[in-house]
Amino acid sequence: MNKIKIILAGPRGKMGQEALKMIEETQHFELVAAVDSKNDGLQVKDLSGAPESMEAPVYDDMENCIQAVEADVVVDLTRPDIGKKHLELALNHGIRTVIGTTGFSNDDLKRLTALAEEKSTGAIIAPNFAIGAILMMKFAKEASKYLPDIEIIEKHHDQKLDAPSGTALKTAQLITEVREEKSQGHPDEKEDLEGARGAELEGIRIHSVRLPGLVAHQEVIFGGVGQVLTIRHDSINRTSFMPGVRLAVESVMNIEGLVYGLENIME
Ligand SMILES: NC(=O)C1=CN([C@@H]2O[C@H](COP(=O)(O)OP(=O)(O)OC[C@H]3O[C@@H](n4cnc5c(N)ncnc54)[C@H](O)[C@@H]3O)[C@@H](O)[C@H]2O)C=CC1
Ligand SMILES: O=C(O)C1=N[C@H](C(=O)O)C[C@H](O)C1
Repeated sequence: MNKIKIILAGPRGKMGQEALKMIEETQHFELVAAVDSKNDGLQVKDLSGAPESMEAPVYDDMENCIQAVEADVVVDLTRPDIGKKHLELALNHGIRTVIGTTGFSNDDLKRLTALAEEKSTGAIIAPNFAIGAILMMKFAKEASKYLPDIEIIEKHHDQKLDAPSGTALKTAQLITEVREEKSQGHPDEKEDLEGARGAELEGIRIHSVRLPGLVAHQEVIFGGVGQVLTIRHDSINRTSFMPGVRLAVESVMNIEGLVYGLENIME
């Protein structure tokens, strides 16, 4: 079996370091290069937190990297502005891409879906790779048919750049596929302090907490008459995401066009 040749963007990041270990441990994966914001010309093994055995060049520019190495899949675990740029570049070169980076708007998704189709190239954007989080979203979508008054509380570490989280947005979007738009709370409610009621997506309130000590956590709370249902998921460390990253890399080899959400490739 041929190994899947991977370019990893963001190798020094919290997710990037876990992904390097996962790639090293997966026999049918091969890291052919990494793209970092600096360290052009070094080897991956020279980067802090990287496995000592990883012999692959580091580039500080995705375009240069794609020109220089032969790769099957780009995996991006960077930051919102960079992730979008990398996906666009990879698609323009016809290279399959797995994006874990969050912060994509609906307009970004529409534009990139069209580009993936135009280039007949596979791409997966997965706002959450943890299997438990995918199940949380699936159960929340189902519960919303019966308990349509919903608020989401997502809690993350305080280094996170985007709010609300990609997972919270995806959860709300999945719920809106089966729930009519509705306004929640008292019709005359008013915020005495701006933001007190959180963000709103088609009537669903989303609250973002950022604190040191947290990793990635979400509660979807459903209120009914005389009862409250809470569906909760916690990633207590970033190894929770790695089976999903592995599955996405394997799956993107066999798809055409852009898939948004790991639930679409899990069976
Ligand atoms: N889909 C999922 O399951 C998960 C997604 N994430 C997302 O993944 C992204 C990364 O998260 P973390 O690792 O926690 O962040 P981090 O801040 O620890 O790592 C980001 C890395 O990207 C690098 N970077 C910045 N600009 C770059 C460029 N131009 N080229 C290459 N690398 C560049 C930074 O140097 C840093 O090492 C975030 O968007 C986060 O929301 C995080 C956890 C799980
Ligand atoms: O930044 C993070 O850490 C995470 N980001 C993703 C998101 O925005 O949902 C996935 C997970 O929650 C961790």
